[in-house]
Amino acid sequence: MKEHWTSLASLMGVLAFLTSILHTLFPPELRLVFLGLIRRLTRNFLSSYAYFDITEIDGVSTNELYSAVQLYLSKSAAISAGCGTRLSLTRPVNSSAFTYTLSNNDRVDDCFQGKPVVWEHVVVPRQNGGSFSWRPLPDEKRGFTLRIRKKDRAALLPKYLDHIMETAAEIRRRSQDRLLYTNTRGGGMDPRGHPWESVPFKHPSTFDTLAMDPTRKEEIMADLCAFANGKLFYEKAGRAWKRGYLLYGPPGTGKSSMIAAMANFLRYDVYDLELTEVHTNSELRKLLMKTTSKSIIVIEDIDCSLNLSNRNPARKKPMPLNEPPVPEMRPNAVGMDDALTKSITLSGLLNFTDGLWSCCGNERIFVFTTNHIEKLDPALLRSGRMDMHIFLSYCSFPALKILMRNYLGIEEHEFDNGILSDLEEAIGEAEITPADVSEILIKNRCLKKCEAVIKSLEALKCRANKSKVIGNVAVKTKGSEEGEEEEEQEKRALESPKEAKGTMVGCIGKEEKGE
Ligand SMILES: Nc1ncnc2c1ncn2[C@@H]1O[C@H](COP(=O)(O)OP(=O)(O)OP(=O)(O)O)[C@@H](O)[C@H]1O
Ligand SMILES: [Mg+2]
Repeated sequence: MKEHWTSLASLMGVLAFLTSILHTLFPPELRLVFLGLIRRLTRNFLSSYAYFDITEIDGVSTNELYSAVQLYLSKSAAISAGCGTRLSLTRPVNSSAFTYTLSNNDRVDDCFQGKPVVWEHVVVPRQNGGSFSWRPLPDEKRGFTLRIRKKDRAALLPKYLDHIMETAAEIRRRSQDRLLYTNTRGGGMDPRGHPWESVPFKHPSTFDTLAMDPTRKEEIMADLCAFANGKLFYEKAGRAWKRGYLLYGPPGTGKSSMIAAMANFLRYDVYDLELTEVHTNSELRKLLMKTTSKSIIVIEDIDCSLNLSNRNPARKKPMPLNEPPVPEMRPNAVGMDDALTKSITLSGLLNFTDGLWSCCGNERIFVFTTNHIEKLDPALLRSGRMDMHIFLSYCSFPALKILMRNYLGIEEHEFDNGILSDLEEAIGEAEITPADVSEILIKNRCLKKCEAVIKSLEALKCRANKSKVIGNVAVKTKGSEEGEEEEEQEKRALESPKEAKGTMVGCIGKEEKGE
């Protein structure tokens, strides 16, 4: 031990001697260069660590990796565990969340795939003079230094940096307000070349508040989760990473509310595509090309937006089997429809949801809604086009219980058994949409709970009686037409079994079709 101390003391002595020589022989500028050289030499050859500097400004442009590291470290386990590190608090523009960042010249440990790393936030005053820049530079030079063990270098890089970039992008997305985009100026662009206008998306609908059959709800949520986490699956399967949902049912059954719930669940932006504002397929293409990933592209009332039965006039001509198809006759050929009709067509739209252009942009969900599924072109309904068909219909009993919880704050166990069965009977007979039920409940929300339930039950019974009367009148007036109508219904049921499924809120996914 004594020997150890003696050798350390002699080493210190040598160092002190060298430093005094440095001080006497070299001017201060040269001394700094010399010391820097020594530091570098010891780092490069003697140390078992490798160091990487990530500066805030790379030449004249901002270094994306710097801000990614800053965000990543803000959520790193070490920081959130509050291990005594000093933190700076910031709130980025367009964000309602606060983020923590490592304070100047502080350091934090991290670990990736079991390998330890150390991050240091280095801030030094910027030396003026010398270099010239077109734009004003900050007074301080900021950067992160990453220290990893030399032996871990191959395993960590670039995987660790990719992980940081991905995590930072996710944090940024989660902390920023999501946006609702609309294309109100048709194919026109704003001064920055964007065809979309945006407002913050603040719709309060969630899957928790959505009134529908709980099992169906679970199915849809599971499907959305599988989609959002399915990057590898889609890559392996060679499919574009997108999914289509067709929501159909009478007005006021919650189609728009479900879209909002989906967006809130996945934290995606929403693009509300107003097809009537789009004049040509190329305009549509430009709009869709300018959508970002992690978004839901919505076309509401698709049966009213497009002449869907008239997909492509050229298709109506019977085509001789032995002749090769001429370009105009291929409904999905990109740009062909423009040449033909100079207007927007279903083919143009399907090129994006399904065709070659569907892979331009990742992780996108298409949602189409309609009140009249029977008016849609079979091309839109054929399997594989819209991955899931979701039927939203009159308010069912489970949906009523959800609405009562939302509006009156009454949980299921608080109901009297007798009242529960009365409510079940009344809602079954009333054939009333969730929107109408909501109206009844809103009116009674200020009453005492039991009073509110009784008043709502009365209103539902009243609606049930009205429905019965209307039903009887309809039966009488239809009279002789009944046979024909029944035949028609049977036909429709055969063509579109989903529609015939009845009054419960339901969905028909691929699984149900046995695919
Ligand atoms: N399933 C539901 N769950 C909860 N609230 C609902 C539901 N359906 C309707 N509502 C209520 O009714 C209102 C109208 O619903 P929504 O706009 O979602 O219906 P829609 O099916 O999109 O109608 P439309 O076909 O006319 O566009 C909503 O603001 C919501 O308050
Ligand atoms: Mg709607």
